[in-house]
Amino acid sequence: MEPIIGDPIASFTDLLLDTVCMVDVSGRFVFVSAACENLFGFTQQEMIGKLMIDLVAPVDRERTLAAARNIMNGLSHINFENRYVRKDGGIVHIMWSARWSETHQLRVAVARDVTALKQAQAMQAALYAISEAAHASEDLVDLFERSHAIIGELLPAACFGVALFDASGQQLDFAYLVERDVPSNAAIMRLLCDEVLLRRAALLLEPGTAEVLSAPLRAAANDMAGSALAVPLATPQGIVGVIALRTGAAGTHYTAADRDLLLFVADQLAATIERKQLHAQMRFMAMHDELTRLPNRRLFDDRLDTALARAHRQHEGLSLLFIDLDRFKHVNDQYGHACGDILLQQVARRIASCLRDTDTLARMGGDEFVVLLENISPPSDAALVMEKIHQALAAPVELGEGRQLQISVSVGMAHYPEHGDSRQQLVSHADKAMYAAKTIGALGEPAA
Ligand SMILES: Nc1nc2c(ncn2[C@@H]2O[C@H](COP(=O)(O)OP(=O)(O)OP(=O)(O)O)[C@@H](O)[C@H]2O)c(=O)[nH]1
Repeated sequence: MEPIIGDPIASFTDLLLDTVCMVDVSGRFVFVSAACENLFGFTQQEMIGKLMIDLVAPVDRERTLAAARNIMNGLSHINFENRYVRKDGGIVHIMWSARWSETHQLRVAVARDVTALKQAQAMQAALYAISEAAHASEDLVDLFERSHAIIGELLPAACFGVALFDASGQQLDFAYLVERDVPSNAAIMRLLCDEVLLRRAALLLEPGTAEVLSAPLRAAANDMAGSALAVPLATPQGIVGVIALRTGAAGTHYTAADRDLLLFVADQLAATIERKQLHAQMRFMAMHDELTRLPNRRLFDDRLDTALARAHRQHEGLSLLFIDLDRFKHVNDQYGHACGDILLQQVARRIASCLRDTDTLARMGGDEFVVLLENISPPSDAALVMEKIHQALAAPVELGEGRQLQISVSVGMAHYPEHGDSRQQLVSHADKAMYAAKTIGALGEPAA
């Protein structure tokens, strides 16, 4: 066989920024120029004799083999793109120009690293896709599902989790966690998120990493197949959560470039999360009472209208209980408004403890509460609930600093269909019944 490439030419090819590769009919590298080390991470000596296809990223193998067959059939191929797995496990995007040398029975190809270009394109596409997802998604879980699909196109994401602060704002909880083809290991993901929160910076984790880690995270990292990557979801107002990813398979690893890409996507996502959370909070505030966090009059009206329509359709009964604290003004006057607030919160909690999940307790304003009991046989069952509420409120209420207060409430009931079939009729009936009960109570008889 003729020499593949003469010595002077070989030394020139070593000056090229692109990599020259030659592959024989069996698919093995027989020559690579010096630039291969930058591109693949392997030295020339390490690459010679390796099967080309073994270095190609698994997802691109089939079309790479098809392109190789075309070249061997005499079709020269320019601008073919595929991905290789580097020696360090990172992915490199390569653009090829190749043809078949009949004389040497070799595929001769020039490879150019287009990873940076691909990354810029991917960032652009991801930015667009995430902003589309932000508009299209109904809620945060939907947004995270779409984000998983978008990020999964850019990086290995067999395991993908988004942890957000819980209601107390003190700790992270997974709002979304999907583990595909990896042994379930939510513990690593959780440790990873906590570590990122502590550092307030991204973390790239591999078995045997040199990072200084907590003992449980180090142990988890050493048992882990593949690598993991987690970045904070940061907004100008602070961190709202953490995104964590795992490759799943041994041999595939994230790189610093992957980390930068995820940080970029995380910025877009964090801004969207913040906007959605603010929106949800505003929606909640529009429908709930700030002090007790119970539904307000607006939400109650809506629930009652829906319940009435359902009761009418299904020939069921429903009841309303109007509850008003007795002499509440006196509590404010004597103990102060802050104590009055505590009392209202405690009353709300105690009434709620007497109800089923399907019932609605709302604060209508001031010291007035209302309960909607659905699917009930009025009036006897409603009277039982009313009795339960009286009992729940019978024990003195703790107002702090050792102050205890004995309270009472006046309750008025209205039943559908007996007292009307519209919201207005039922509310008016219950309100009047409550005032009647209060008058009796004020005259010294038991209220209600
Ligand atoms: N602490 C506190 N007080 C409130 C709040 N909303 C309304 N109030 C007060 O609740 C009191 C309601 O007074 P009234 O409607 O006369 O009720 P009451 O003193 O219980 O009188 P009766 O119902 O006749 O027994 C007023 O003093 C309001 O200022 C609140 O959110 N917190």
